[in-house]
Amino acid sequence: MKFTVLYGTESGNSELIAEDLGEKLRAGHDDVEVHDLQNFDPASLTAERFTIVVCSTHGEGDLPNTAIPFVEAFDAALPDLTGLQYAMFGLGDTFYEETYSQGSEHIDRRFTAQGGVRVGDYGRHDASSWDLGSDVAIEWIDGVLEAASAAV
Ligand SMILES: Cc1cc2nc3c(=O)[nH]c(=O)nc-3n(C[C@H](O)[C@H](O)[C@H](O)COP(=O)(O)O)c2cc1C
Repeated sequence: MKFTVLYGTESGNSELIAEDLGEKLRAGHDDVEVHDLQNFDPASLTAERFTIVVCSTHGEGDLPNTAIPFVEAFDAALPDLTGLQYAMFGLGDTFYEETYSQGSEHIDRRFTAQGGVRVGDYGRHDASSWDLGSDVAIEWIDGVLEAASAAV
């Protein structure tokens, strides 16, 4: 399986988690790419690569800075994501209550609307918890990979 890990961030937490996920995946897979969403063309999304999105929440349930150009380009291009399998890991803080972890969901809704299929549980990290984001994500990805191989 080939993997693309994409991250949207404002203060670097999602980048750290994405890099740690990339390192874990590289231990068992040859072809693993990690990209900042602001440098990634939505037209490059392909069903040939399992896609993992790690994205935080800013403003009031909004996208973080580096995800904004990606989403604008996505909305302009509306790529056909039929056959794309993807997983989502959202960062947020339960302090913000009703907007908790909503940033990643802007991307999740778009991927689903364009035909992508989310695999495994929707991962979340709460900045108000004592858990390290990478620890939560590394545990979460195991379940995603099991679900992905069962789906093949
Ligand atoms: C100004 C500001 C606004 C935020 N707004 C929200 C929010 O609306 N909902 C939420 O769940 N988290 C919110 N957060 C928390 C961040 O999503 C959380 O700290 C996350 O770990 C940041 O990840 P990043 O460094 O990848 O951007 C906010 C953080 C800041 C600094």
